Amino acid sequence: MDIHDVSQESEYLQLLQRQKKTLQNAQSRKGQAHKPTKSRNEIIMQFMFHHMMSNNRAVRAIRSSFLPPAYYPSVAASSELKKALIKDLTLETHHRGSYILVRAVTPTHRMTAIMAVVEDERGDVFVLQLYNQEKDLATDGRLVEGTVMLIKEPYLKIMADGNCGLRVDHLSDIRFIPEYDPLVPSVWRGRPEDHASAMFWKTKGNGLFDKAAYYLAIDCYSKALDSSPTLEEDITIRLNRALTCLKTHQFDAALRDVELALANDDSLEKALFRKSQALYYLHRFEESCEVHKVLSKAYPNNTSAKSEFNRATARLAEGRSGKYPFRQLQREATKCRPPRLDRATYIGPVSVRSTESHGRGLFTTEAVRAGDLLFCEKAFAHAFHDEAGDSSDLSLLMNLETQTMTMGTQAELISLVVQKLYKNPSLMSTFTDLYHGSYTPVGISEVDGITVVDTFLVERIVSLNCFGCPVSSRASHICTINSKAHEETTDKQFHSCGIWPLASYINHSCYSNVRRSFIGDMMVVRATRDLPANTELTFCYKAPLDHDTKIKHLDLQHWGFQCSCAICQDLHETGSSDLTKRKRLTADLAKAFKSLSRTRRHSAAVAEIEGIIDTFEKTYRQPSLEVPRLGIWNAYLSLAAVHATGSQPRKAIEFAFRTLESLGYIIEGGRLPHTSGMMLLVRRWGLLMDGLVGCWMILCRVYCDVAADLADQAEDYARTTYRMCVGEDETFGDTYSRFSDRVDGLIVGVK
Ligand SMILES: C[S@@+](CC[C@H](N)C(=O)[O-])C[C@H]1O[C@@H](n2cnc3c(N)ncnc32)[C@H](O)[C@@H]1O
Repeated sequence: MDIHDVSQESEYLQLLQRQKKTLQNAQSRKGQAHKPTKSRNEIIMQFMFHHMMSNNRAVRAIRSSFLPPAYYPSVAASSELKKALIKDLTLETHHRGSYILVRAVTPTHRMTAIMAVVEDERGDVFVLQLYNQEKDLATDGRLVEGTVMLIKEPYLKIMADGNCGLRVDHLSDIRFIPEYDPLVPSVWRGRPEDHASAMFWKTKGNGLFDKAAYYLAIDCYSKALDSSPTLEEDITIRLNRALTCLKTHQFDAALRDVELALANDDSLEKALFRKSQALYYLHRFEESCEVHKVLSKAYPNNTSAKSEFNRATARLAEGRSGKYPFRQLQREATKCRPPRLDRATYIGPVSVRSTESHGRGLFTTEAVRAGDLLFCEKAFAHAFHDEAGDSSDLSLLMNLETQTMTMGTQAELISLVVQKLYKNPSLMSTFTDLYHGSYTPVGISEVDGITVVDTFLVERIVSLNCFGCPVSSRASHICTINSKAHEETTDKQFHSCGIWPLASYINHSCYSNVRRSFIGDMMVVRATRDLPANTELTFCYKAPLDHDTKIKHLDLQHWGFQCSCAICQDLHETGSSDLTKRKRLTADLAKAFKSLSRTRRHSAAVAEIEGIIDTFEKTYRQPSLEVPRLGIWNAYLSLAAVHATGSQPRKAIEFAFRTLESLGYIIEGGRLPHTSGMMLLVRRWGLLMDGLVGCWMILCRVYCDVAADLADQAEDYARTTYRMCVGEDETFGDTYSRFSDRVDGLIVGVK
């Protein structure tokens, strides 16, 4: 949704075809023995050369990431697997039932994957490609020359450059083996420290912690715990490991350690503090506050705990009330890079239920008014691309099985989700319960005490549920309004993207009844109409079509359904001669508006536009109340602006009303002549467009001159419409003013 889909763009289609061919060629060699064409030294030299060249390249090309055909992670326990050597591996094969032990013989090189040349005990070498790993893996000491790795059920692949390599997509398929582990073959083993004491390992762990080599420190603390510590030592080591787990975002593991420490002494200050933090980062704010209560009672002078307590209390309050300091959120979204806000999710009057025909959906649990907040959700994961920066963090993600190609940060989003779940299995179901089409999950979540995350399941879920997003919908709204007024579409493509689980339950309709907007990584969902209780919520996955002579269905193939909303049904039933006519009239309107801005014969040009609109109207068979007229609403809006500028209040009001009515609104009161005391009332809300804020502001300004008592009401409607589009209205006054030099009220130069 709103991501940059390039699946139909010819240059990328060519690339996709080439890649398909490479894959077919590779697969035709499936099962063949690998006959090395290069010596060990040549492979290493070639790798080092690429490494050096790509580091030196000043301008980096956009990276591409090709997903191989989906395969399951290994679900076998290591003890069930047989050891193999590189020479035993065959091409394009997942060696089920085997594992190999390898050792890095080069530094790492990070492209889409983290790569290094590895050798086995015989000295045979291959390039190893590790996908979905944290970027830090290459820099924090975990993978350096000499690191030993165990690869479960290895996958030998012919890579894009024709060379062979070991590809690992699932995090649990590879283990980094500390040098002291008995698995490490004696020829690779360093100084034996097998019989060192718990305190030796703890001190070693502390040294690594100080160097920010957190994962290596965790290995040492684990080794310390296995080295018969005293009870007192055990507690200290667990507390140290918990702190290190917090640093690496392994909150579940941190909780486990502090719980064990607290089992011995339930008033340990550090244990309580770390517990409150782990719970905070797992967004379990209520439990975090409960721990803080105990902590503050026992240790009233702990100032860090006090400020953390305040933070957790603020999260709990906003999560319960939906009251956020929105202006501050906007400021944070503008300043923080990446724009990830430290905020809680608020879930208002909505719940997930089964629908009759399209799986689960999100419903209102009580009646709500247009503009009401339904929920405000913190992203489960968010991958950011700064449009103002360079494009080094963009990548082309190609899925040859689903034939989809996207440009942006989806590949990064997949890695972020995989890592988050791998580290925090307690969050697994929140994500894996989301819609995943026909993909059958592997069904096993843990092997050898290690979490199993199926990368290809994550990819499917991301591809069906991720949302493209701007840094803030306010900035994107201003941008839309500043672009040519009569060219607004709702089709937006963003390079940043994220997963918002609750929002993922909302099904599609072009004639939507809610709007999603973004403030950093918070998604705000508000009703765009008055909705009774038990109404299914819908928003657009893709912008509705209004006229096209060839396509009669909005392309939702990716999601496997066709939209059956009133707009799509009407489009389907509209004859092609009317569609052709609409296309021509749209071009005529664009031309006529252009000449209006240049001509002195103003009224003749306006009359011509009105004539075109009249003809356009006749191509619609259904009343606008039932089917919004997407082809003409913005032409009406432009005419309202023209008449407001030309001091023709009656006409300006008339065309503003027609704008709203063409989108399905029913408005009462407000037309001229105005009788004092008559209210302006939206009896029924229609389809929301960003331009409608300006429409209400035009009315507000015109009423100031001819029906002053209606001006405030029109401005209130502008504010509500702004709130729906932008997510909040605290910044309305910074963005729109009835005293603006622009007739639609947008403040000139606002950013
Ligand atoms: C993001 S999920 C929405 C939640 C989903 N219905 C569920 O059960 O989890 C997208 C999937 O919902 C279904 N869907 C969404 N909107 C639909 C619609 N208007 N008509 C039919 N199916 C729809 C499609 O299967 C689509 O691939």
